[in-house]
Amino acid sequence: MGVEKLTVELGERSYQIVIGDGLLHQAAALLVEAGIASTSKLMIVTDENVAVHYLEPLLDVLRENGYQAHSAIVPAGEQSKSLAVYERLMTEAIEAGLDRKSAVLALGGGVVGDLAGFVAATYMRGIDFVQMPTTLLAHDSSVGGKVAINHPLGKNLIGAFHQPKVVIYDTKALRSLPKREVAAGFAEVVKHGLIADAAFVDWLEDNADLLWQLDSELLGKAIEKGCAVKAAIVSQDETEQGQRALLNLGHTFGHAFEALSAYSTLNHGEAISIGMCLAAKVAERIGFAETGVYNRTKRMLELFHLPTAWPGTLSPDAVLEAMKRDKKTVGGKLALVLPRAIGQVEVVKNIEEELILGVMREEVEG
Ligand SMILES: NC(=O)c1ccc[n+]([C@@H]2O[C@H](COP(=O)([O-])OP(=O)(O)OC[C@H]3O[C@@H](n4cnc5c(N)ncnc54)[C@H](O)[C@@H]3O)[C@@H](O)[C@H]2O)c1
Ligand SMILES: O=C(O)C(=O)C[C@@H](O)[C@H](O)[C@H](O)COP(=O)(O)O
Ligand SMILES: [Zn+2]
Repeated sequence: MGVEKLTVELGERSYQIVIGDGLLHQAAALLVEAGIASTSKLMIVTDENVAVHYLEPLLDVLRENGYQAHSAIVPAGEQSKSLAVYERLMTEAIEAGLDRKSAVLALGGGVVGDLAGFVAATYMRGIDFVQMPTTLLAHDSSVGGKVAINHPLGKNLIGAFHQPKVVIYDTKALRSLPKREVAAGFAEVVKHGLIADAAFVDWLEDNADLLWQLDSELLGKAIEKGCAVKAAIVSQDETEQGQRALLNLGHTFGHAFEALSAYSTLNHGEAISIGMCLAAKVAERIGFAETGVYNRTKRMLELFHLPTAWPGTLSPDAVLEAMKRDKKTVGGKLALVLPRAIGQVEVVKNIEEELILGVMREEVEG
């Protein structure tokens, strides 16, 4: 695969998503193109797993091109999206002498991207930010400017909209990704099909085996398509006044699972995989979706080795309470993104809580 470029159209804040194998070595040139000159002091935020593979090669490229960079390494995992880690990064930014012309580079998966992006959004009221995704899931998280940390009571409850200046996606990094994280990434790839493109879902199904083996040509196509679906929606509705909420398919359930398990048992992709199945089940139960949508959704996710069954010990009542803290809830009324058909979803309000509870209780009983 060559280098592919997509644009997120947002007027003067438009930016490119550059996707290619081995792109890390072009990072300095891509920063210059995005308006981040070597006079800007950088803070690279990464996690301990990603640092082992990619931090030194990135530092070498940056140094060779005259950039000065401070590296901040956080523990791997969702628990780093916390106020404590955020505060530590702020302290590092101040001590490293970052100023208003500085930029934060997020080198990692969605955890690093969301966390580093929130640091960039709030440091000195906002400085430049670059996404360098290293997971498959981050084809979603690196695009669109939602940046956030978690609260023990709810996922991404402390955050901002802060768009990156450029997304530099070196797909070579995916070769060191553990298979569990590959699966998690496919949850968001499948989601992009389920919300916007039935033909893409067919294509994913036909090519699942090769995609799972990370065939670079096919994986590149899946990433481009996922990014294109997301970029189109974000360009229309940057701050989620309407249709951006469609990107939340499965997330009201999924985020509740993540928060109730203290961000430690299920990863995000696994949680939303189960959530997308529940959304399909609710949609069929209220007669919103045609029969068969649930079975197809479940089959697609299982093809990519994702969980689809109720997460162990969680109580449906506790899940429902946690779901009400979702950002789409207004005036205490839940809003769920539900499929009408494969490739077509809508936001649905006023679903009886008892019905949602009933579906969840059936799942617990298996
Ligand atoms: N902002 C958004 O629009 C958006 C969209 C989707 C998800 N998210 C957020 O993204 C987060 C999940 O992101 P994620 O799944 O990338 O998780 P992650 O960042 O925790 O990465 C998953 C694991 O893979 C490791 N890793 C990352 N890249 C690697 C590589 N190339 N080689 C080896 N190991 C590597 C990490 O250290 C970590 O252990 C969640 O917090 C979710 O809420 C945000
Ligand atoms: O970008 C969006 O909009 C999304 O909903 C993408 C989701 O995959 C992502 O998990 C996002 O962080 C969820 O946002 P939230 O507003 O529900 O926290
Ligand atoms: Zn998500």
